[in-house]
Amino acid sequence: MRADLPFAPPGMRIGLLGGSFDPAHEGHVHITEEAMRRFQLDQVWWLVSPGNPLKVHGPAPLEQRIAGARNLAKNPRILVTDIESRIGTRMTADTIAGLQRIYPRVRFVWLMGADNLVQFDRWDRWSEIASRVPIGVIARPGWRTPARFSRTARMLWRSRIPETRAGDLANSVPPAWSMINVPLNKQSSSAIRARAEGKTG
Ligand SMILES: Nc1ncnc2c1ncn2[C@@H]1O[C@H](COP(=O)(O)OP(=O)(O)OP(=O)(O)O)[C@@H](O)[C@H]1O
Ligand SMILES: O=C(O)c1ccc[n+]([C@@H]2O[C@H](COP(=O)([O-])O)[C@@H](O)[C@H]2O)c1
Repeated sequence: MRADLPFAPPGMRIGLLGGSFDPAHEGHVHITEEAMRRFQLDQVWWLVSPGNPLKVHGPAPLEQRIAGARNLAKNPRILVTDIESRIGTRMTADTIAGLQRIYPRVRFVWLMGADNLVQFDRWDRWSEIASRVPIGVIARPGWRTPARFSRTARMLWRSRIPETRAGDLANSVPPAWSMINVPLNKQSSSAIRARAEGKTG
């Protein structure tokens, strides 16, 4: 086990929230805490990504985004990590495969907001991702209905775990996914960036 990677004991249920976190905000904390409770996770790792493969414009420097995320994530069960840049992966399918190799006995769950479920079928090897890990989707303002009727939801409808059984997700054999309704939080990094640009521009 590499000394520069986080420790995780066998059997632990760990949610992975990948994102640019450019910057991190209260919405991230909120969905993380809801996901931990509803999906019965022991920890959530914020995977601060080197850059979303689908986005044209690069984010702020990784160190700056990590520092901002650590400043906000005070819950000891949230771990902020640049593990993708450490293990040299950019595509989520590679990240998950890499983590499963390094931590063969950890139960990982991929977490994402409902907006990401809508574009999930455009991700690289998305069906491999769905066959590797259970997926927990968290409601986001304006995205609940599009997510429910998304192509991904249709393709994976047989594997859906009802919200009432969301606590079983981490122990389910993939493909398995569940979408939870939570008190909605309107924060978004793009809105924060737009406000900051408005002030300086
Ligand atoms: N307010 C929120 N409600 C629900 N999910 C959220 C919210 N904010 C972020 N997420 C989810 O957290 C993950 C990481 O988000 P990301 O770092 O891209 O922030 P963002 O606010 O979505 O950024 P941007 O506005 O630039 O798209 C994504 O899966 C995203 O869907
Ligand atoms: O692997 C892909 O093809 C892929 C395409 C789009 C987004 N992702 C991942 O989705 C997460 C959210 O991305 P973002 O930029 O919306 O914060 C982050 O971990 C990205 O690496 C992954």
